[in-house]
Amino acid sequence: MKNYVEKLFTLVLIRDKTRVLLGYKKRGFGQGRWNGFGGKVEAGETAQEAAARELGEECRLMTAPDNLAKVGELEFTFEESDTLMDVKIFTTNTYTGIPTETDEMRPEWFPLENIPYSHMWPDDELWYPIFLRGNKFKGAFHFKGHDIILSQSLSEVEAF
Ligand SMILES: Cc1cc(-c2ccco2)c2oc(N)nc2c1
Repeated sequence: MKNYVEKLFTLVLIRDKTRVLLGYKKRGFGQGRWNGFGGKVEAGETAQEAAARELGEECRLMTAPDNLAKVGELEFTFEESDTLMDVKIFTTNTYTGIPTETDEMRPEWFPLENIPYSHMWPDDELWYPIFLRGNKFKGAFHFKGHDIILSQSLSEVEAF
């Protein structure tokens, strides 16, 4: 068992009755894939504050940190590194602004029956159904590279 270096990240997924808002990552980690909005939690900020900040930076939507509800927590590890990514996943239906393309992300609304899983991280098709049912979840995925999941655990939880 490796000694992992834990790094905190956030993801914000915004959905309405029929659609989910995703961003196409134009550069950096996860480039070329559709994902929620998020990034690193910086020193001195809470996960909710980081999530609200990244949502604004990546697609110009604004929300108060307290409006972000925790819906999931995922851990990602990799064969090739000692990094453990601890990703806290939030959602909100209280925000202002229009999803706007930035240097980082191109936002687009996808109908729930047409989520582009083949152009997303491979874990997503496993936990999105739980998220879209309105349930909370915890999971861990061990990757080989960025495309192969060697092992995984995923469970629904009552509360965080
Ligand atoms: C390995 C991995 C990382 C992330 C990530 C990077 C930043 C925030 O999350 C993922 O996001 C999703 N949906 N699957 C993911 C897999």
